[in-house]
Amino acid sequence: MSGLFISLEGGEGVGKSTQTARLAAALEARGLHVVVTREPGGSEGAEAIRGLLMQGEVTRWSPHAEALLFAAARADHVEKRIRPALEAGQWVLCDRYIDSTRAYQGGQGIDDAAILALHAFGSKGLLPDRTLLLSLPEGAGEERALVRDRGVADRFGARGPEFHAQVAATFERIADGEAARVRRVDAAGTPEAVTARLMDALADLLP
Ligand SMILES: Nc1ncnc2c1ncn2[C@@H]1O[C@H](COP(=O)(O)OP(=O)(O)OP(=O)(O)O)[C@@H](O)[C@H]1O
Ligand SMILES: Cc1cn([C@H]2C[C@H](O)[C@@H](COP(=O)(O)O)O2)c(=O)[nH]c1=O
Repeated sequence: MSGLFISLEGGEGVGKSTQTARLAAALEARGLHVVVTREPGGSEGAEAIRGLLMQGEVTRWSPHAEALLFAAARADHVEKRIRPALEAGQWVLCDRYIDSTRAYQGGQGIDDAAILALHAFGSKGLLPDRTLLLSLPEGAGEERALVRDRGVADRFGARGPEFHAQVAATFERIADGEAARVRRVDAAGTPEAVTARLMDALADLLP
């Protein structure tokens, strides 16, 4: 593969979607070919699974069923969209990826080793070349998301503050344990300032 695979991670509302689009524009301005995608979703099959995962009651799926659905969606996304783009030499910017499963499904009691085993089976263990972990002070991202969604949360946003604090703590643990891949980026301040920090966190990978 000759392209580079970058994931953006973090809790609810920290600005991943905003920054995925802004980062793509900044990289394209440097002459790179960029594919922007997201999880769950990003391919026809994975978008269909997204509908199942995002809608309905919080208890619609057990944590185990949820982990399997995310792994299945990712397998389709990797095979149909991510690998072909990387093989064509494109940069892939993905709004959430495997670390979200480790943080969100891990936060519901699914063992990290089991999540990674599912990923090894479904997606041949493909990991990003760089993961940009966006973070804000506790509660600030959820507040932004609430305003954006006019108070109507999806199955994940609807969970309580303890759940989201645990998600944030798991992201931090992943960043501590995988410092070569994961870079922490402060998501506070203007969108322009955050994009500049993200570009700094990619500086060593840029042609
Ligand atoms: N730097 C910023 N300053 C203020 N508001 C911002 C900033 N970046 C994004 N926002 C706003 O915050 C809200 C959440 O941003 P965005 O949708 O990009 O977050 P996200 O991390 O993708 O959320 P989710 O996890 O729910 O998908 C949006 O209304 C967006 O316009
Ligand atoms: C990839 C992935 C996502 N989630 C959760 C995290 C979010 O609450 C939603 C996706 O919503 P977004 O607005 O598109 O960010 O899904 C998860 O629990 N596990 C995962 O692997």
